[in-house]
Amino acid sequence: MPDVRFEHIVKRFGTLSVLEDLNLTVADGEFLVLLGPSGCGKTTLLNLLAGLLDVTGGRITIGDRDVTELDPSQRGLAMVFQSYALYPTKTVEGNLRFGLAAQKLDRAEIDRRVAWAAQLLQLERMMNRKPSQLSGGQRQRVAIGRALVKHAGVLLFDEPLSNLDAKLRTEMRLEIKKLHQSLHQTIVYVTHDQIEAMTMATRIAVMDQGVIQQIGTPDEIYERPANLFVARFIGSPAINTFDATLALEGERILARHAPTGIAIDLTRHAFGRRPEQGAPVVIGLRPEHFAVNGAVREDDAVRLSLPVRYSERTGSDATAFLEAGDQLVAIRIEPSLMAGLRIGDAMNASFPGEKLSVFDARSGLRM
Ligand SMILES: Nc1ncnc2c1ncn2[C@@H]1O[C@H](COP(=O)(O)OP(=O)(O)OP(=O)(O)O)[C@@H](O)[C@H]1O
Repeated sequence: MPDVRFEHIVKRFGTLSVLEDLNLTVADGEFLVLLGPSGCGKTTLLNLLAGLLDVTGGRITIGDRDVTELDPSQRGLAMVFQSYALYPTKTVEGNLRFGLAAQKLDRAEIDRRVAWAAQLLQLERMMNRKPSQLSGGQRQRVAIGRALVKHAGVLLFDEPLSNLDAKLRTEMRLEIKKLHQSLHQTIVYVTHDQIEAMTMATRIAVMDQGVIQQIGTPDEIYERPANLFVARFIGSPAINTFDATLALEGERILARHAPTGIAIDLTRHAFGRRPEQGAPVVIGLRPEHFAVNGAVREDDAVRLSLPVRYSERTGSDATAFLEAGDQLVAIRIEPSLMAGLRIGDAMNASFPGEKLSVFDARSGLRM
């Protein structure tokens, strides 16, 4: 399978600049998810690759071919759209076969590919139905099948699951992931849904305002966010962030949170460059890395005792929200602890130093 390279890509719509000097390589066989909020430019980037939009500047290559000026049909790609884009008057089989006739394949080869996709996506029992006689998930499977039968080097997905209900989305996530694991196709997948990105991607490129903020494995993005935007965009409940000030006291480095007086011990934190006295920082603490009550560890970097404001349970998870000055701290707890929580009572919690993130408050960058 070929790799995909975007080199110094610029895209403007009239005076609106959407992408300026964007560089990105999608490795051979990789499942790369472009993740970001609405309007950040991810669909624009995908459409540039597909050839549905022209670049204003820069170059796109697929394998060793420069495809920047090629028609979509010549690029060796297949695309699955959010809207499915099936032909309403054709049957499932007709939809699967349609693009292949144009590729001038012989009949036996078309039969073989259609049968393969139908089996892979469990469409065999509905080959004679029209799209209007299918559920949303079945339609999406036909759309994926139609892309797969092309045997394209690179598969593109543009928010393919956003029209499905929650249960079906979960099922389709798994199916697409299994498909990638068995076919090893190079996939570029656009979504604003962090769960889709975290569960399917081999690497995620997080975008904001036309700029790739970080690119890495789901674990890297989650555990070591490169900046505050990425830290806050990924994770639910969201990461807790504390504004604090660095205090260098002899060998010790502390971050003080003024509203509560909490002192966070950063002495063992691996700073990229020497921390300065009085520097404003933001400390990031993910809700699930706290230990509470009897499990609190004395040598953790953060120890706090704060009143419970409220708690909520979402199925297998429970979250307690503690009051820290004018903000709340979300802490994931065992659901069995919910029963013993009383509003206003103090909860003891601690947080290990190796799990916390420190950001420069001025630049937002990880320190
Ligand atoms: N054809 C167009 N003409 C003018 N502006 C456009 C055009 N297409 C997109 N834009 C603008 O470019 C920016 C990026 O749009 P894009 O569709 O790439 O975002 P996105 O990250 O995919 O968002 P969404 O998830 O909402 O689709 C937006 O500000 C959008 O309004």
